[in-house]
Amino acid sequence: MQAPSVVSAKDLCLSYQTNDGAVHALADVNLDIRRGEFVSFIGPSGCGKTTFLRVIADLERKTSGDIAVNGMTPDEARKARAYGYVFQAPALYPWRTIEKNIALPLEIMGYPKHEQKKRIAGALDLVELTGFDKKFPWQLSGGMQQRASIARALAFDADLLLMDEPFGALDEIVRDHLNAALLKLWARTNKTICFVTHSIPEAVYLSTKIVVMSPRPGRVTDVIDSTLPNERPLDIRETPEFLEIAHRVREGLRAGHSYE
Ligand SMILES: Nc1ncnc2c1ncn2[C@@H]1O[C@H](COP(=O)(O)OP(=O)(O)OP(=O)(O)O)[C@@H](O)[C@H]1O
Repeated sequence: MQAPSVVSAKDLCLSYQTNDGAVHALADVNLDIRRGEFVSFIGPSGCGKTTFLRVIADLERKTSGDIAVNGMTPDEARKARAYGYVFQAPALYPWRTIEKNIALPLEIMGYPKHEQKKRIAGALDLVELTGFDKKFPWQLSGGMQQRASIARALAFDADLLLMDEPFGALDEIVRDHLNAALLKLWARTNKTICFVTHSIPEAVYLSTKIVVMSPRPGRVTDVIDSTLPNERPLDIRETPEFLEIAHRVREGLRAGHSYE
């Protein structure tokens, strides 16, 4: 039996109205994301990856077509607190400590104090920021701030995690570590993850499904179901199977560019 649908887009279009006319950010996107999938979105700058995540999160409204999140409208899903969102840049409140930043959504949801503390400690451990809970964001490096904002989305523990290039600004060693940690978390929790990246190896390493997009207008040019096992040590990236999928993603990206 197929897992239930978490995100379902049918002929989804979104145009931004600007002074220079309409920008067609998404054109006829058809996509079905099921519970427990790890879906990466990859494509050149401006192909609509962020816009697609923002439509799921009800931060942008579709122009036409349909989009359902957990079988609801994005507005209903947002009110039901369907997702955690990690933005490209860490969006932390400068007047709150790291601990208090992570606590904010938990406070809003009414978690008791001891449960908040447990979740904050677990999330900080996962992103290797244990001991930094009493620091303010400006006392941390950019990479550490981004890890703190990931911890905030993890502590919230929504079934759907929307991550917009969360590791883009981090060095490769930290990125490797967080990739492996994220996979472990995903396997343990059966979360559904939508993950935007510019990195082909990162997309292939993490995903059960890779969505290749192309710009002007933003559309889906290929959807690749991964043949890799769910258990993935980092050195799986040197296997022929991994390289074959990476090759297909690269070809998809090239094809998307060729009409320009
Ligand atoms: N608020 C807005 N108003 C007008 N145009 C916008 C707005 N937001 C995005 N766009 C345009 O829509 C298109 C898609 O943008 P989007 O940010 O979704 O792309 P992206 O694939 O996430 O890019 P990147 O990889 O650089 O983050 C781009 O042409 C962008 O300039």
